[in-house]
Amino acid sequence: MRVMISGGGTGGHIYPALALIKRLQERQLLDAVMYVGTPKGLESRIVPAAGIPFETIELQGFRRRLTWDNVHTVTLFIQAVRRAKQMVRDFKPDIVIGTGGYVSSAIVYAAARAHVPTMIHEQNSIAGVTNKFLAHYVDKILIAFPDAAGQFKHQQQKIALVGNPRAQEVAGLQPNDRLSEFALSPDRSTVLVFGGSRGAAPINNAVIEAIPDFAGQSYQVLFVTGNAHYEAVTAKLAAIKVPGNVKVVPYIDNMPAILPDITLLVGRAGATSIAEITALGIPSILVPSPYVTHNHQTKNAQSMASTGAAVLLPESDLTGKSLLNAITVIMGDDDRQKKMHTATLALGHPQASDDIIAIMQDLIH
Ligand SMILES: CC(=O)N[C@H]1[C@@H](OP(=O)(O)OP(=O)(O)OC[C@H]2O[C@@H](n3ccc(=O)[nH]c3=O)[C@H](O)[C@@H]2O)O[C@H](CO)[C@@H](O)[C@@H]1O
Repeated sequence: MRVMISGGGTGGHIYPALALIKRLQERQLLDAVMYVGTPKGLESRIVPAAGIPFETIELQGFRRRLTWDNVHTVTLFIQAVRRAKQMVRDFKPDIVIGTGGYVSSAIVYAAARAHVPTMIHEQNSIAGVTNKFLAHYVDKILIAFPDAAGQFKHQQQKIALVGNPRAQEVAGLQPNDRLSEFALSPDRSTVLVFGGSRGAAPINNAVIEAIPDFAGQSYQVLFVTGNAHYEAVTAKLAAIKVPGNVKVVPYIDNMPAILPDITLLVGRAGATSIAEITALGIPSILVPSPYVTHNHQTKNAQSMASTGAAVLLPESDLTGKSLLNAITVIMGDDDRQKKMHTATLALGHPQASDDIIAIMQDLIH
């Protein structure tokens, strides 16, 4: 099939799209693909690096408040839809899929208006603005959390609960020795810390504070700062002796390669990260971002914490000390790790991509 796909702004919208493409390729169902993003979004770096054909459209997001900038946004949107219509006419997709972020709005809207089958994937339990808008026009709304259904009140007949394609990409991956690429030991238990795809200063600051106390611990720490924060973090670390069991990096390009080797993950509670954690059963300490729409990460983290799958550490309680304490408690308790592993796995959707592909085939035929 010929697939046009669009999602961007943050990794949480991009990686599910790439994971779905990968599964279509594995199953030899993909004749051609075009990924549509903005020239400046994270997708403009990640998608071409993954070897996927990438085209751009200029767009910007709506502000939730009424501002003059929204007038400019509307003008850009109208121009973008015009370009998107031409892209659809030229590429002749069998189906167009949006995975969230304002970038997906123009192409999915244009395709729906041209009567090309369309669907959107909503990774969160609280839907983004773009998906709420597109829900009126698409044929199918794919969701990853059951409570997301309530966000699309007038489109219940379009909804299918499928999980997140990134879950299928990582499900069943076995531990390997890839940690040695980061000068870490494959034989030691490992804590991975990252604040979503863009990094998070509050998490970084807590880790910096805790770093001297990681010395002498039986575990090792892989600390991912986020590209934009790397310089600031290394500047602060210049004054601290970083112990040998701590490795600091800006970003990890191939996260699925190392996730099976992780004993404990410390991070935000973005939906795609959660899909990965639950597909592999990785115990986690989640510090949900309080700065996202309707506090949806707290909701994500609460649903994990309520079954014992994860520990929720609110950002308001986050310090070097509280972080170290939470890590030490779990890393020192094998039994707790096993219980968290089982509870986490129970929340996974390891067939997400195949379920989506079945819906795509249905829509096309
Ligand atoms: C601040 C913000 O708006 N966050 C949203 C964004 O999060 P964000 O983009 O941070 O998304 P997630 O936490 O859901 O996913 C992050 C993705 O980036 C990958 N990764 C991360 C770090 C790294 O070094 N390498 C790497 O590959 C992770 O493995 C994962 O696949 O989209 C999510 C999914 O819609 C939402 O739930 C989040 O609330």
